[in-house]
Amino acid sequence: MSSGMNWSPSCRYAIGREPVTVGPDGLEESHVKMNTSPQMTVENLLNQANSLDASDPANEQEWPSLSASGSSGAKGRRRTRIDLGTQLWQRPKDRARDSRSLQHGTSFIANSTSHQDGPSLPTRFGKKHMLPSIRKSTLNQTHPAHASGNENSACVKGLPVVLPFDICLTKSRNSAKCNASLYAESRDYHNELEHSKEEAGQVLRPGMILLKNYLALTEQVETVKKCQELGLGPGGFYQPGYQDGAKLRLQMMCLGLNWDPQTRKYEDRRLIDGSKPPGIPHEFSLLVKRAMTDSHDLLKKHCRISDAEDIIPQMSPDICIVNFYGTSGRLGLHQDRDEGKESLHKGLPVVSFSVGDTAEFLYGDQREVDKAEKVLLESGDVLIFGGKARHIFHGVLSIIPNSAPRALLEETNLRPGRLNLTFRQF
Ligand SMILES: O=C(O)CCC(=O)C(=O)O
Ligand SMILES: [Fe+2]
Repeated sequence: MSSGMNWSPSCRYAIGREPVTVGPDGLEESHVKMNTSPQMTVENLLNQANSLDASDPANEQEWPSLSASGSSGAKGRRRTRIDLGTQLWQRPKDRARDSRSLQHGTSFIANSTSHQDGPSLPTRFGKKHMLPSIRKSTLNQTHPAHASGNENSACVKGLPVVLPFDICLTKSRNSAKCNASLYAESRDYHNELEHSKEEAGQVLRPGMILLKNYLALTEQVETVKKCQELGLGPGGFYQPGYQDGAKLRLQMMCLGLNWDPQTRKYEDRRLIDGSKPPGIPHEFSLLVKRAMTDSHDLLKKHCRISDAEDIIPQMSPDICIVNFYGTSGRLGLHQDRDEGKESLHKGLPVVSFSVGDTAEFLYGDQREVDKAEKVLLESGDVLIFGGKARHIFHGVLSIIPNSAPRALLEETNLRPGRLNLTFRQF
């Protein structure tokens, strides 16, 4: 990746190449047979699902989904599925699209941007405060019950209800009490850091900026809480799948407009249940605005670029994809190229917030893992890629377990894993 680029080694936090493979997502599955009477209610189903053995590594961070009948779980596969023996993915036939739509993150045709020489900045890191987190099983699934106005008023009749997925674990009252003081301590510590640390912005390549430890702990906490709240409502988190039944190894929620991995289109409503995605909360938009301003200031200050907006055009987000990765989550190399023509043409940036466990993030000019650069995205990091980097291939190779800030976990009870928000302008 470095060929043709004029980087100072210190301007990147690239770990270099490794012989790693990001295979097709969501193919590792196993089955759990569920008791499925016609009277099965959403609550019963949740109870059954929650009774799966949390200590069983097979269930850890896997997202059971109610599968269409007859799908088989090969031996040794890892994803737990709840087999209702019922057709669930009642996607309208007219939605069926070409096979490329099945391959988000795995088989896009390269539309590479060329390498350009770019500005470089010294790498500076703030201190980290990472401590182990807890592990537990996670569950969510769609339910074939027809949506009634009561269950999800945003849903369209005749489509399945998607049961809520909670990105946070249930808190005990005692732990909440001691969490409060821990949080306060940590907040003071973080504020001190805010004052003492130097600017930790890095230009990874032209149009691609990493703002290390950018979101304050309080902002990370608020981000988790807001995503938890929205994620439990209509249009909330679900495990998206491809036409062939394979699942992405993450939970997704869209804000503003719904993006569907099968059609690769943004639309008003979600295909699987007809729900309307929530809007982008104002506080998120303010954070994006601040990150944009700071990245422009960074470019001006360190790179003597008079018009930073030529490098990273200004944007105002109206759509956002929120992903939650369990510790076995990942996302294949792909380009974000389903936004509006003008937005893509102008190179309006994607602004990405990371919260929770650290991700090994890959990026490069081709959809080839062994040619990609790798950078760690830690809790609070903001990554911006626009301009010449707008069409960069990128993906998540792995999530590093137990790497989230302890204070964040104490305050939010975020599940083991990573929350990522990518803001875009359609
Ligand atoms: O999780 C990340 O850092 C990347 C997410 C992403 O690329 C996407 O949602 O398109
Ligand atoms: Fe992406």
